[in-house]
Order: sequence, then C-alpha cells, then structure tokens
Amino acid sequence: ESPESSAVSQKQPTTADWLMSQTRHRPQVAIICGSGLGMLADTLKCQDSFAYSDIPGFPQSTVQGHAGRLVFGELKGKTCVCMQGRFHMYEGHSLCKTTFPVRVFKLLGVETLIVTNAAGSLADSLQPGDIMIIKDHVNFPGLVGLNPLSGPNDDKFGPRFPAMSGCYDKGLRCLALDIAKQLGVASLMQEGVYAMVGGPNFETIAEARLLHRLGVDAVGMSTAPEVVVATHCGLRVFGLSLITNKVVKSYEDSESVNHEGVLEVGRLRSHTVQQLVTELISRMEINNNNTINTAV
Ligand SMILES: O=P(O)(O)O[C@H]1O[C@H](CO)[C@@H](O)[C@H]1O
Ligand SMILES: Nc1nc2[nH]cnc2c(=O)[nH]1
Repeated sequence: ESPESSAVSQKQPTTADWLMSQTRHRPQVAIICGSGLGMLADTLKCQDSFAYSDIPGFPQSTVQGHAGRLVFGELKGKTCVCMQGRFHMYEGHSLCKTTFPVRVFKLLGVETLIVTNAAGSLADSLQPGDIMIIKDHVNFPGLVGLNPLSGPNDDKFGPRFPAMSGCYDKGLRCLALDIAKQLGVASLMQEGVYAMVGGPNFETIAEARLLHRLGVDAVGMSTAPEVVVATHCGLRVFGLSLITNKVVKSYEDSESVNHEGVLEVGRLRSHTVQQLVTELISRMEINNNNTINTAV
C-alpha cells in the first residue's frame, strides 16, 4: 500500500486547512465514536458539523450506526471534534484511509484522542453493558503486516519504528476509574486488553477460544490502527470498549451475536458512556504539546 499511503498523506493538510477555514473551533480533544455511540457528539455546545461527503479528502462511512458526520464544539471548557462514524478495514478501505482523520486531528492541533468502540467479551468478568477501559491492545492485522504505517515513513508525524508500550495513557486510565467511582458506576468498569480482528464476520467458537487463551478480554474490528497512528504522531490516547455481547465460546451455547443487538446495547448505555467521557474531558489537563502545526 505504499503509493496509496503517500497519496493519502498528501491530502491530509488540504483537509485540515479546509476544516480550519470552515470553523473557528480549534480542537484540543478528538473523539471517535464506536458503533451505536454516536450520541457522544450530542453533548458538544456551539456545534459546527460537516457531513463526511462534504469534507475534501475524507473517506465515507458505510456501516449502520455510524452517521458519517464530523462535529466540532465546546465541552466543559475544552474544544472538541467528534467523529460520528469511523472507518473499518472490512468496508474495503485501506488502513491508511481508515486512520486518515487521526493525522487530520493532529494537524488541527489536537493533543488527546479518545477512542470508543463496541466489542464482544471473552473475559468471564465482562458482561454486556459493562465498560472496559482499554489498557492495551493486540493488533492482529498489524502482527501480519497490515499496518497503517506501512509505506514510506512521514517523518513530520513520527519515527519509522514507534514504540507502542504505554500507548493507552496511564494517567487518563486512573482518572477514568476515579470518575467511575464518583458516578457510582465502578461496578460496570474494569481495565482489559482489546484485540482487533479484520471482520466483518463475528468469531467462530474455535477463534473465540483461541483469543480467550491468548489473554484477550474483548474483541472488535477497529480502534487498533487509529491508536497506532495516534501514538506514532505523539497524541495522548484514552480508549474504552462498551461490551455489547459475550463472544460464544461453547458448542453447547445456542446464542449468536448480531449488529442490531450491538447497537441496542449502545443505546441502553449511552447516558453512562456520555457521562464518563464528559467528566473525563472536563477533568483532563491539556498540555498543548502538539508541535506539528509549525513543522508542516
Ligand atoms: O468498533 P466499532 O466501530 O465500535 O464497531 C464494532 O461493531 C461492529 C459489529 O457489530 C464492528 O464494526 C465492530 O468493530
Ligand atoms: N469481532 C467482534 N466485533 C464485535 N463488535 C461487537 N461485538 C463484537 C464481537 O463479538 N466480535
């Protein structure tokens, strides 16, 4: 995907410039909404919103539950930009396209990225409706060379060989657990390891057992590439998975997962997820260490 990654990276400054000409908001925090979690954007005040189809260079959302809108606004004294709809590899996008917005955010001056997703649980301790704070991830496509950073490295953004240990900021994870206690929802929350698989099919029982044995707590089809690109360019990252279903691990179990059910759990927990993210943004400190604007 080298020629494509170069072509894609040439478009990012144009997209960022266009957005800055259309809105006065200069976001410090970016939020990517997972399946059924688009309501996170509703909390933003003084909104400017853009359909992806109107933004030069932006890919298009094709999945139900992903509206395809970029929303700018204020939240508790911080300026935010929120993706109502993300891009997945299984939609046919190359990985550099699925992560296109992350570098646009960096160019806009964003310092912190909040990623959210819907995921199936493998850990027995995680029930549908629980919220998992992502402590680490296993990027299965990345392990076999499907990586958004493949191709020539763009040194403006980060190094050829970026470290990924510590990519989910510890301070923000502690803060989120603290907020959960204050909101009285600590029993719904725990930290865990997220794994990205390619999708679009859900797991077979043998695959579910394999993931479980490997120490994966929750599985989905997104997020890891976004976090890799964000970490490469120095963004601070916080991630959470809303557990929408248990991944079937037994041949005796007649249940099966479907996307409608995934969206339904999103609706049921929307208020709690909104409260958590709002409090987190309100209480996080912004260091304004985004340096790329001057470098580009
Ligand atoms: O990861 P998000 O976008 O939340 O969506 C999750 O939900 C969908 C399956 O129901 C898949 O796209 C999976 O990745
Ligand atoms: N791969 C995968 N993605 C999901 N997204 C929401 N639930 C699931 C699941 O069980 N498996």
